[in-house]
Parts: sequence; structure tokens; C-alpha cells
Amino acid sequence: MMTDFPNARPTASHFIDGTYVEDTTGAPIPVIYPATGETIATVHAATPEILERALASATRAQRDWAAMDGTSRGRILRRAADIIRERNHELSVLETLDTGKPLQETLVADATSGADALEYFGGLAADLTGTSMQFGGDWAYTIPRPLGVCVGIGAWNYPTQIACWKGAPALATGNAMIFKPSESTPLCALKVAEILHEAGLPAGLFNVVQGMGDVGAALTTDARVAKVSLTGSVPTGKKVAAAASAQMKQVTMELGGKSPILIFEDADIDDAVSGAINGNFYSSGQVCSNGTRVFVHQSIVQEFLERLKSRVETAVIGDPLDEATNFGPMTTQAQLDIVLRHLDTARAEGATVVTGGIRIDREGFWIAPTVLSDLTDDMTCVREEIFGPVMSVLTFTDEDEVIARANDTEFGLSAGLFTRDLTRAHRVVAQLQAGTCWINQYNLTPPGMPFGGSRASGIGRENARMAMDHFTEVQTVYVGMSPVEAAY
Ligand SMILES: NC(=O)c1ccc[n+]([C@@H]2O[C@H](COP(=O)([O-])OP(=O)(O)OC[C@H]3O[C@@H](n4cnc5c(N)ncnc54)[C@H](O)[C@@H]3O)[C@@H](O)[C@H]2O)c1
Repeated sequence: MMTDFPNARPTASHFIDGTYVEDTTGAPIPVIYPATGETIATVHAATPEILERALASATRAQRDWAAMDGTSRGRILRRAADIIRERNHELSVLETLDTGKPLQETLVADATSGADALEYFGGLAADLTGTSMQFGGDWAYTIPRPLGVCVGIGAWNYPTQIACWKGAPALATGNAMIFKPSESTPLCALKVAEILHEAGLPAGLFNVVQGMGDVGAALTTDARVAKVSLTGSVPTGKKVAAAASAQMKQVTMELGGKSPILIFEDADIDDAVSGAINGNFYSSGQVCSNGTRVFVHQSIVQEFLERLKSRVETAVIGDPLDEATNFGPMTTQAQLDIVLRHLDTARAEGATVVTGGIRIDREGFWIAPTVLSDLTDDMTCVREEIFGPVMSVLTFTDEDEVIARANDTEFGLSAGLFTRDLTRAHRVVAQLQAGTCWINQYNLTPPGMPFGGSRASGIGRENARMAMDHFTEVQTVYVGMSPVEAAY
């Protein structure tokens, strides 16, 4: 089973009906610590029997949960948030072991972000209200109803946060959730399930099952499942949305991107450099909303690149469990290989490497933070999501030109811009085709703010009050107050 590691130890592969469950007949999935390449645990993919237990217990538990008043549901979520905060250190260590992200990051951005979502939706759970309408003497009212059993499927970059961002609104609104983490980072969601149940969540309401895409596909098409919320790549999103839609299931799709950051000539350059660093190298670039196409006004590009290069080269690359480290490895060997291939292609297509561009000579999956310049919009590194620490710097001279180029992509997840001219900021942002935009900031995602993508980057939004809409459907009730008239 699980190899021992300090303070953070899920005790089996799955969490079903309020308890850890093991079934070693499922295919083994090694859990590899990305900083060293060592296998630190093994989980087993869910068998059909495991999936049946998860689906049956969720279906059973959801009815009573939906009947409970929102205040009581919310109290449990808020208690779970408190427990997460108390255990932040051990959960952050687990997140680092699962993903390789530096502890300096995971201490502030992962379990705490999950707790923020549980707290936020815990507070809102009591406020699930409908509306009423008057039609002469008659009237109608609406009741937001939970959907039933919802499935959450996660990517590997934010395993705790994704489990909480999906679980919190689903549970707050009276649904059950079955969560399938990424096969690359299977551990953290188990702890979320354990803590939710410790906080008083009735058994069966947040089940975690492991597995590859086939397990996600089996859950997506099960008749007992009402909704699928996926965080993953665009190709997976298309498959999952198609399979769910074929059965009229609702979907939320949080997918990939190739987002632009526009840096105008009047921007505070140090802020812009900070935004570009945060939007490209945090989590070693494995962030969906990263602004990987950085358009810098021609008049300041040289100064921008100089300051950027000197700051990026101070990144502390090393043991992710050392709190001084601020840049970690890629989460998987496969992702490292993808990034290295992209760098070869970029060089072959004529890109200049401003800094980085090389594999770091350590055990594990390491690559240096990389800045590319001398690029054109048609180059592969400018068009495709790389999902690694690779920033493409492009130049522009004209506002309309840069807006058109920023929008020239199939994606529409995020966008950012840096300028001191507020009129321009709002004028430009209104023309950007992106679901989530930042002005003079980048990648901050408090739970009270809707987050998600347009175009190929997604359907629906996570977080904020509107996530409650995505986990409920409206039942309309017409109330007749007069005698019924009929033709005969
Ligand atoms: N928009 C967001 O909020 C957001 C956040 C994080 C990551 N992402 C995106 O996720 C991608 C990286 O993550 P990844 O490589 O884990 O993505 P992925 O698409 O390979 O896998 C995502 C999840 O889907 C599952 N899956 C694969 N095939 C499936 C199928 N046919 N049916 C059901 N489930 C299936 C996988 O097992 C995994 O759990 C990037 O494109 C990134 O931009 C988006």
C-alpha cells in the first residue's frame, strides 16, 4: 500500500461511503514524487465494483442531504474549512509530494484555497433562494433544486483546490459528488474527503475514486450521474462534454488556454514583470490561466526583457520541501517531455532563448524557467498550450492591432493587461475574448469571483454565487388562484 511519508498519509486508494476502501485488483497507479522521480505510493484504479459502491452510496446519501436545511449543510463545510486550515502544513506537504510544487507555494495557495471555497460556499448554503412572479391574481415561484449525483474530474496541477472548488458548491446546494482525481496526483483529494467526513459530512456524499480516463468516462456515462464538472485539457473536455451531452447531462468545463498579457508603454514595468512572472512560472507554469503570450509595447520591450531576465534568473530552484525554494519540477515525466519538445520546435522555428530553455541536471522532472523572444504569431510556441514554464514575449505598437492578435486563438480562458491609463484598461478589456481578465494584476482567483473560460476554454464558471446555479436547476411552480377556464 502506501509508502510511509511524514504527517500526510491517505490509507487506501479510494474513499467511499465515509471510509477508505482498497481493492488491489484494480490496475496499480504509481504515485511519483516529481522532484526525485521516486515512487512514494501506489494506488489502484477503481474496478467496476468500486464504482458501483461509489455510485450507490452517493445516490442513497444525496436524498437526505438535499432535504437538510442549507444552514446545517453550510456549517459542515465551514467546519471542514477550519480543519483544513489547522492542518495546512501537513496538507501542503502532501500537495508538494503529489505535484512537486514548492512548499513555499503550497502553504499559501492550495489547501488554503480549498478552505476559502468551503468557507465561501458554506456561508452561501443558507441563501439558496428562488424568485416569485405575479400574473394578475395568479403567480409563480421558482425553487433551485440540486441536480443529484455530480461527478468531478480533476487535472493534476491543483489536486486539493480542484477537489474543493468542485465539491464545495456541489455540496452546498444539496448534491453528492464523486470525484476522480488525475491519475498523476491521486493523493490530495482523499484527504479532502477524509476531512469533510471528519467535519460531519454524512457518508457517501463526497466519494473519491482513482483511475485513468476510462474511469472518468464510465462515471460520465452512468445513468445515475446528473452532471460532470471537468478540469482538464481541451481535447478531453470535448470528449467528456460530448459523452455527457449525449445523455442530456449538465457540464462545467474548465479547460486549457493560451492567454495573452498586454503590457502598454505606460505600464509600471516592475508590476508588469511581476505579473508576467506570476502568470508564467508559478507552479512551474502548470496553470491553466497562465498568460503565456506576453505582448509588450515595442518602446519598452528591451527594458522589460532586461528586468525580466535578471529577476527570473534569481529563481530558487531546489528541494521543493525547503521553504526557500520557489521553483519546482514539472509534475510528470510526460509533461517534461512535452515541454522539451516545444522548446526544440521553438528553436527550429527561429525563437531566441532569452533565459532558460534547458533541462536542469537533477533527478526528477526539471526544466529551467524559460523566456522566448523574436517570435511571430504563427509559431507553434505562440499558438499551442505548452503547460510548462515557457513565456513567449511578442511586441506591438498599436492598441487595435494587439487586441486583434490577443484574440486570434481558439482559446478564451484568461487575459491580462498592464497600463496606468484606466480608460484604456476598460476599453481594451471589453474587447478581449476571455472569460477571466485582470487589470494590473494576474492570476488571482478569490472564491467570490467567477472563474472560467470562453470559446474552447470552457463552459460555465467556477466559484462565486453563479457556481450555485451550475449545481442546481430551477423548478418553476405556477399557482392558479382563480377558477380554471376550459373550452368545453
Ligand atoms: N480551466 C481550468 O480551470 C483548468 C485548471 C487546471 C488545468 N486545466 C487544464 O488541464 C490540462 C492539464 O491537465 P491534465 O493533463 O490532467 O488534463 P487531461 O485532459 O489529460 O486530464 C484531465 C482529467 O480527465 C480525465 N480523463 C481523461 N480522459 C477522459 C475521458 N475520456 N472521460 C473522462 N475523464 C477523462 C483524466 O484522467 C484526468 O483526471 C491543461 O490543458 C490545463 O490548461 C484547466
